[in-house]
Amino acid sequence: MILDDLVNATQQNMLKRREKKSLNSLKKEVNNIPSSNTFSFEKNLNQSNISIIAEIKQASPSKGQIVSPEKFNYQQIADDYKNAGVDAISVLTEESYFKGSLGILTDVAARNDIPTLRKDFIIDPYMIYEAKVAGAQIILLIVAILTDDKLGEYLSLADKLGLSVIVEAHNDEEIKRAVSARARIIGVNNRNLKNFTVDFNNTIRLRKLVPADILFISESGIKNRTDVETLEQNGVNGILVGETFMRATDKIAKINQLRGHE
Ligand SMILES: O=P(O)(O)OC[C@@H](O)[C@@H](O)c1c[nH]c2ccccc12
Repeated sequence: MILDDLVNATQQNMLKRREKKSLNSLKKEVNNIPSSNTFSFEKNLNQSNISIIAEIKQASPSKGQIVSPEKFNYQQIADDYKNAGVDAISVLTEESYFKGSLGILTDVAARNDIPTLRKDFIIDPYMIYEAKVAGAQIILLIVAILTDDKLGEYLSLADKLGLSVIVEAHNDEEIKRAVSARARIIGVNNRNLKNFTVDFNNTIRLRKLVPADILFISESGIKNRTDVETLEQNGVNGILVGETFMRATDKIAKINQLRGHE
């Protein structure tokens, strides 16, 4: 199964980085970061307009190369997202399947005051400290790849570091686990990671299982204004959009179109 391959690759890549920089030296770097702007993303998500998280992603296991490496000018893409006024920028940092890197996240976070999300398969506290050092304000924790103990432990660590967490769930059982772990933000991936099909109905059904005071994000496969209207009508606070924006030549126009401001 693809998720196992992703977790294995993530583990190997992390071990290589940890040989170059120990957990202790990462922790020292974290201590030197001035605290500012923490949790501003959560406050925005709570407002009446649907929030947009725009993703920077050049490749994925389901789509292969989405934009050619020559066209992957991530600083320009980040500027477009900023000019369109998105609420957060998600940056893929997984190296083997998504061709991302922590370097991209670091550059984007340094250039922007918009909150950035480290989009990766977090399986170790080391990766949470890395996210903080890179300048992220948000991390993703995927319920399917974590035990309850680890989910709880990583949520507390993120809180301690001033990082918001989107807890990703796919089915009823994972929603229950996310709620018991006291997630403040739950994200449902519309894409089934086993067969890559996209299904908004699953998201809409799962929304009803999440208490109203937990913020809810719908992730993946969002293409047009009709999709966004469907999600808005079903109590979604924010959407996470990657491929549609990455393929759009005029990203600002595309973002406004999804908002219904044409
Ligand atoms: O490009 P899309 O279909 O708009 O999807 C974006 C985002 O939801 C997707 O990249 C994603 C959702 N959850 C993930 C977990 C890991 C890696 C990637 C993802």
